[in-house]
Amino acid sequence: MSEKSPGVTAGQGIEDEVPTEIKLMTDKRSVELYLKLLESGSEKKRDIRLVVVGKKGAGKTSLIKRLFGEDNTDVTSTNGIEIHKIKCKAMSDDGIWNKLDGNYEETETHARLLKEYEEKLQDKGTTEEPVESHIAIKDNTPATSFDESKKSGTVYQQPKIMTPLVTTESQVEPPVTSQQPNQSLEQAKMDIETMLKSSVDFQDKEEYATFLLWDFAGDEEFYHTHQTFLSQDAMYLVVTKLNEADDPNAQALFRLWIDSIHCYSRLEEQKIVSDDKTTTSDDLDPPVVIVGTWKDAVTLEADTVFHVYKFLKI
Ligand SMILES: Nc1nc2c(ncn2[C@@H]2O[C@H](COP(=O)(O)OP(=O)(O)OP(=O)(O)O)[C@@H](O)[C@H]2O)c(=O)[nH]1
Ligand SMILES: [Mg+2]
Repeated sequence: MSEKSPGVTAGQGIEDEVPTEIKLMTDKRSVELYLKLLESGSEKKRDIRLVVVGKKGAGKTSLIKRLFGEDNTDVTSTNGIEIHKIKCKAMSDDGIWNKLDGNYEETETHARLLKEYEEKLQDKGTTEEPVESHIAIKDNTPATSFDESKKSGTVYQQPKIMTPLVTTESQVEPPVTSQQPNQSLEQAKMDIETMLKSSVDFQDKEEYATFLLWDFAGDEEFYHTHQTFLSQDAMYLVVTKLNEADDPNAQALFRLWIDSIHCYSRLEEQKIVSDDKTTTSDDLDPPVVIVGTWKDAVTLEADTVFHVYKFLKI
């Protein structure tokens, strides 16, 4: 994006730190707010997202279950998007990401909340004065919009399609009013004490990462909303039924997904980079892996199937 967003007074260097998603927001204050928030600190997030798309019944959920080593004999059609979140240890010698067991969520949340007081805590081993403005305790919003106590969850479902995606604890908890300052302070103290008793690890562990797998519903009525969730910061599996390789409707849907991924998720800046010959138009950005399912039901010659997809992909 070459145009400078209105309302930004910071120099070019600072503006470079603003993600394109924020720059593209139409309201005038987003960039300004983002830069202000940056001043209050930042944290590294290591997420990798794999998005699985394809027509209804293509076998997306069955494939995911198979990849997870789960039983896939009784799979029901997906409603909305189902997200699986898996904490991994990514930096092993063999390059394999290993799933972490145990309750890492709580200690991770505590570390994030107490990060601001890290120096004090390390100097004194304890905090002397709980900070009154510890409202952040109320806002331990999970990175994703489902209940993180579960390993996976449905983000949005058909009947709730207009429901805001992100729910925060502050939305479900009764608001803290000015009539109860002592109560909220007491609660904050208790929360901090609980956190301090737990083992808080401030080390920024490069080797840990979160693997997010998004299982999209194949129902065509979801397609217009699915587009909203496509981003260039993901990898994609496009699942397609090999036994329908010669079906024009299946071909159209397959092509729609390939086009959507590259059209909606490619942001302005990437296009400029492409024009600059830094990348070529042949680069797959974001990366897409095509997975053929229903091989057991294929009646066409293998060569024919191969040529159909080779043609469709281009
Ligand atoms: N014969 C055969 N059946 C399959 C294969 N893959 C999936 N199925 C079956 O196809 C049906 C649909 O599979 P799902 O995994 O639910 O498909 P999906 O793409 O997730 O479907 P939606 O969530 O509705 O978009 C299930 O009954 C699966 O058992 C395959 O490779 N061969
Ligand atoms: Mg499914």
